[in-house]
Amino acid sequence: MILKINNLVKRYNEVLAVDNVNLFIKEGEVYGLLGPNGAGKTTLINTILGLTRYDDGSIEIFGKDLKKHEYEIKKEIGIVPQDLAIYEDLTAYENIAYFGRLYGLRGNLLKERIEEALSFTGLWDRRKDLPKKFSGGMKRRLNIACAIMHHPKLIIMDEPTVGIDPQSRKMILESVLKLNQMGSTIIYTSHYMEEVEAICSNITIVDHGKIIARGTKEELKAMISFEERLNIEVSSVNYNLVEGLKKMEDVKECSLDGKKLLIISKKNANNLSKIIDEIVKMGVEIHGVNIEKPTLEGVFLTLTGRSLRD
Ligand SMILES: Nc1ncnc2c1ncn2[C@@H]1O[C@H](COP(=O)(O)OP(=O)(O)OP(=O)(O)O)[C@@H](O)[C@H]1O
Repeated sequence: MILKINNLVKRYNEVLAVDNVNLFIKEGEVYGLLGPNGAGKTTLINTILGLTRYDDGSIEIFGKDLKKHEYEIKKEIGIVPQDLAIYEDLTAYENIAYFGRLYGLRGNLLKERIEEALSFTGLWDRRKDLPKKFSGGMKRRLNIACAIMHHPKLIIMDEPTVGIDPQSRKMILESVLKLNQMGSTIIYTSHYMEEVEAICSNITIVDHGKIIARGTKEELKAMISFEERLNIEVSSVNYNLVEGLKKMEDVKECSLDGKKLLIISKKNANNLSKIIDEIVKMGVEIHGVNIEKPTLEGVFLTLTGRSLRD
């Protein structure tokens, strides 16, 4: 285990920001912490980094107690904070160099690692520029370059794609997977379920400081009972078609929206081909079929009754 958190509690006066959290993360994972704004993700991360004191529980990182071995542990962690941690009056190169020196790198190794981090984040051509000339996405990438240049064993990224352009977002997500392939374990927090779904092997969903679900994305989705929903666009519709479909085995509901049929079947009905046969039999052409799949957003909605982005 690279991280073991037992019964962690953190209060801010009357706000219970971390409520008895247990979290175990294995080496080699891209681990997702998913939850809406205010769920407690940043507080949890700040306690892992020793930046916020906690009230109860224990944290072990790399098999060592955080309180007893804070300095050694922190040397092996790279943090990409939610609020940018870069200096506006230093160039991109100098920013990375500054962090490298903090991690004890000097001479040729320092130079090598700065160049590597600049290339890795696609900032080599902008190395002599000040971050104030950068877009939000480039600043985020520089933030990442500063966090990874010492080859940390564990990289923690706190909402690294908030408010940036799609191209930088894509680059950041790809770089997370590359860093993982190069040997780092990653903890990735986000309130964007699509991102967590795309890159994380295991996911914990947090809400109001509590863990409400955890597992692989498949396990999480299997938790929600999800009916099969089909949207079928047809050439024409008539009363007999809708009534005929309603009478089919396993079909719970059939309704019409213009020339679109919405058909809800029981879980695991697997009756797509039968439905299509029935429509064709009625002499109606099919122009499109869309099958709605369960999502992590749906899992959150089912568990809490709220949307992730409320
Ligand atoms: N320094 C603080 N003092 C008082 N309350 C705080 C402090 N920091 C966070 N909180 C509260 O603790 C709870 C958890 O906040 P936290 O920032 O950890 O959530 P989050 O999931 O990271 O959300 P976001 O993505 O918006 O940062 C919230 O209710 C927040 O208002």
